[in-house]
Amino acid sequence: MSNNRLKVVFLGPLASFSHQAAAESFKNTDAELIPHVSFADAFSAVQDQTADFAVIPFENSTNGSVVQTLDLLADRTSLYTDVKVCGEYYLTVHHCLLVRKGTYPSGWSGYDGSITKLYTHPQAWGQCENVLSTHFKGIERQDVSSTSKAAEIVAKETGEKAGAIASKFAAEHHGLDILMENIEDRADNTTRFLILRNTRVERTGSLAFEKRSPMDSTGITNKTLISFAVDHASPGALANALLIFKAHGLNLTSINTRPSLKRAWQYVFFVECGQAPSKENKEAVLQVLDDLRRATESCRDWGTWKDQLCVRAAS
Ligand SMILES: O=C(O)C(=O)C[C@]1(C(=O)O)C=C[C@@H](O)C=C1
Repeated sequence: MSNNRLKVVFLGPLASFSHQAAAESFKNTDAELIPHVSFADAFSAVQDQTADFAVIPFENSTNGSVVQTLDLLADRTSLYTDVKVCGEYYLTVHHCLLVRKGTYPSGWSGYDGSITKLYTHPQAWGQCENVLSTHFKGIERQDVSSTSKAAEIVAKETGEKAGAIASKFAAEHHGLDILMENIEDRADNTTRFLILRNTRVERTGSLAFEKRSPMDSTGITNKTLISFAVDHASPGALANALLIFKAHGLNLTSINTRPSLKRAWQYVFFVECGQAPSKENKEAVLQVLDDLRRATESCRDWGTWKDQLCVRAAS
């Protein structure tokens, strides 16, 4: 990498929620924030070492898992073998309905029902279902690569009256009017982002935005993400794999699945587990991985990082 600034990639264009999460999580570092057109491109940039870190949405408190991210983590063709999770960031997500400047001069009170098409990232629809089903029933919904891309498209749209679901920042960035604000179903709508690094790049080993390593304890919980596949024909194979976490004192905090794409109705499982680090359980993750290797068809350690929910609760 040419200059010394940390390179942090995220789903662009500028003013996406991923941009906000990247800017906030690296705010105390001299980092260059670089937009990419897809999550896959951001993963590749970390794998190819053209970036130090990627900030990628993993799940939303209202709408659940980001399946595009799970599919990349399934890594079925081993494209991202050097990529690991090293941190997380919780971003409160407030959505707005954006329209071209001057379309409705008196705002929502003067809205005449003339929008014919809405654009946003697939994750955002499910976070704004109440407003959409009340006021925009039957209106065409167009998935685009990000909320800021939606804003960019609407800013350029000349033919029809279109709306974008995106952030206030996207409105400012693209010079759009905010027709409705805070249209998310729940005021506590939050997206959890994972921070990815390349394990071969030494300078990403200790995160610039974290003062303590995951093994420094005092009031901290560590989280670990592990993916694995089991023999579906063997009764109890999944139950046995999950019991391994219990046996080593690791608390399961989330389970996700994606199709294995090897055979229909077979899955890759993603398990997150947590523990308060201590001398006694220092080796717990390694022991779990050791046992899982014997009990599963394949398994992968995606890394251990500091649980930011408990950091937030403690501060
Ligand atoms: O489209 C964006 O702005 C993104 O950064 C992606 C994304 C996501 O995939 O979850 C991020 C946060 C919100 O939950 C909605 C969309």
